[in-house]
Amino acid sequence: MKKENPLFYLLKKVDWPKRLLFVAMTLSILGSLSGLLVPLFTGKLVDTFNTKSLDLKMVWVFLGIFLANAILSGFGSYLLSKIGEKTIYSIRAKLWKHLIKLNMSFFDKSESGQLMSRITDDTNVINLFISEKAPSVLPSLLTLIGSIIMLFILDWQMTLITFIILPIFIIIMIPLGKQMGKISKETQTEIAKFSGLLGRVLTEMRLVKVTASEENELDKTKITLLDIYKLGLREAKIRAIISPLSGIIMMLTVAIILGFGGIRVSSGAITAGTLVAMVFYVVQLSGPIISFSMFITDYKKAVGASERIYEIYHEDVEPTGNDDNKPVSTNQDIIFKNVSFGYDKETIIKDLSLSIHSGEVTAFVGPSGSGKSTLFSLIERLYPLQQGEILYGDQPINDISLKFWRQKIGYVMQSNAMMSGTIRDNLTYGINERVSDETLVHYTKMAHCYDFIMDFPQGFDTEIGERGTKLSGGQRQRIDIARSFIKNPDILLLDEATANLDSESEFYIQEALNELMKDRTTVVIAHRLATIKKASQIIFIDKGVVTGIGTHQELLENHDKYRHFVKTQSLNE
Ligand SMILES: Nc1ncnc2c1ncn2[C@@H]1O[C@H](COP(=O)(O)OP(=O)(O)OP(=O)(O)O)[C@@H](O)[C@H]1O
Repeated sequence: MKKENPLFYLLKKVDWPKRLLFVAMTLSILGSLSGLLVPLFTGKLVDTFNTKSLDLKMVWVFLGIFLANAILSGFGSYLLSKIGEKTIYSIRAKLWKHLIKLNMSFFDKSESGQLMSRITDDTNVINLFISEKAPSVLPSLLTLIGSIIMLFILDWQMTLITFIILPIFIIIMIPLGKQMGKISKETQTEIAKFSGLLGRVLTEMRLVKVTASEENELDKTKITLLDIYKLGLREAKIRAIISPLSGIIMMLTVAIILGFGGIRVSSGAITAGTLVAMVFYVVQLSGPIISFSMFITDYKKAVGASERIYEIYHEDVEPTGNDDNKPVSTNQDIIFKNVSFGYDKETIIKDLSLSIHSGEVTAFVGPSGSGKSTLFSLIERLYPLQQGEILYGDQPINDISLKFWRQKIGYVMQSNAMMSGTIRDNLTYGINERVSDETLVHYTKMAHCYDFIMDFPQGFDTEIGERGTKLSGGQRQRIDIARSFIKNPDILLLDEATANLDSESEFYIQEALNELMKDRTTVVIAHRLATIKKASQIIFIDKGVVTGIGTHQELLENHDKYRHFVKTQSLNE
């Protein structure tokens, strides 16, 4: 099967402003046609000069055509560029809309820096083609064909001689153009790689610093930067051939036309005005010829850049379910029925069945890597199951609108994910209604973060830096808890922090969490004995399999691994 052209695929996705396109095309065509008259009238003007009887009317017509050409071409090219800009806007917006809805597994395998490069650098290359190069195709083509026709009409013998040189130019340009296309594609890949490296380092700057890895990272980027530099040089070399070559060809053509033209004027075969008009046409031709010879390159560049965006478009988006589909009733148990799942080939969760009871606390415990966080991701529907199903009561969760389902769940993560912005932005992140200051005060007090927030001069409007770097771990955690209070979810997923906080912070966080868990279906990946003891059921997970379910006491009595786990993990009280 023939591979689909990725650039056309993207262009097909755009809603074209048909009327604007029609007007722009018409203006451009008229602009080009009036442009074709300019040399002709210049020639006529020269001839009338010669006869020393300057016809004023001719001068006015000439000026009129000149002006009309400038206005029509100007408007036409502006409108065509406007369409180009609209197109690229639409491509960017649609790409971002698609990207943000892709499956989590796509983001697991992609580097964020590389993705950013796709949205910015690659679309820039397409932008250049669509809003600058492509709009000039039609007027250039008309000028090209029109000028050649006019030249033939004026003096076909001389035109033939003049154009002998043209095929040579084209034969040289084609391989150069191909080479340029290849280099540009490689450059885009290297730039994406470079952005990937930058993204990786900039987001984990602390790790880079504390492991003193600056030099290593510099070495890695140096190689990529050098590659980009070398590719840039190769491109410059080709440009260095193309541009003087075009100049020489141009000069040669004009020289030929003037040489032969002089002879023909003196022999009386053509008038001086005709010669002037012909020189004019040849000069007018050079622009379109050069832009056509580069067009293939620009087109190839744009196709190359579209290829990677095309790949993103063919990644699966998250199945969102029916938007209106809400759970039939609330306060239901969450039931795993023979669930199997793996991120790739390896199965992580194996034929697992369990029930999380409504309104109670269920604790997941088990060795590191046994699949506890994975179960959270499955409840959040971040990954599709390979087998089995998860039910909410008797309704498969996949049947519920994804948006509604996720709104129902509060997830307090160990990493306490924060967005750069203010404390207020973070407290209300993901909450669609307006949250009043009274609500913020109420819940931040419940999460024991009100006091430290008020210690900042800007209070709720304090900027917290990228990913909350200006806050301490304990502070971030309490803001995360306050966010869950405000969200007021039916189901709470809580990944207890393993980090040791000072006992005061610890105490406040525990208090806040106890309050948050009250009367909610809570699933907790427990690292504290106190939490475990409070749970109405503890589920012991080992290598993706449930090996024990019961209360702390029951498991202590009849589950060896659990007993061993409690003893060796030296769980915090
Ligand atoms: N996004 C991912 N892509 C591929 N494999 C993953 C991904 N996340 C986790 N895994 C793998 O799945 C397995 C289970 O990981 P998971 O994070 O669920 O364990 P856990 O019980 O929560 O561990 P811990 O207590 O250490 O946090 C591990 O072997 C891990 O390597």
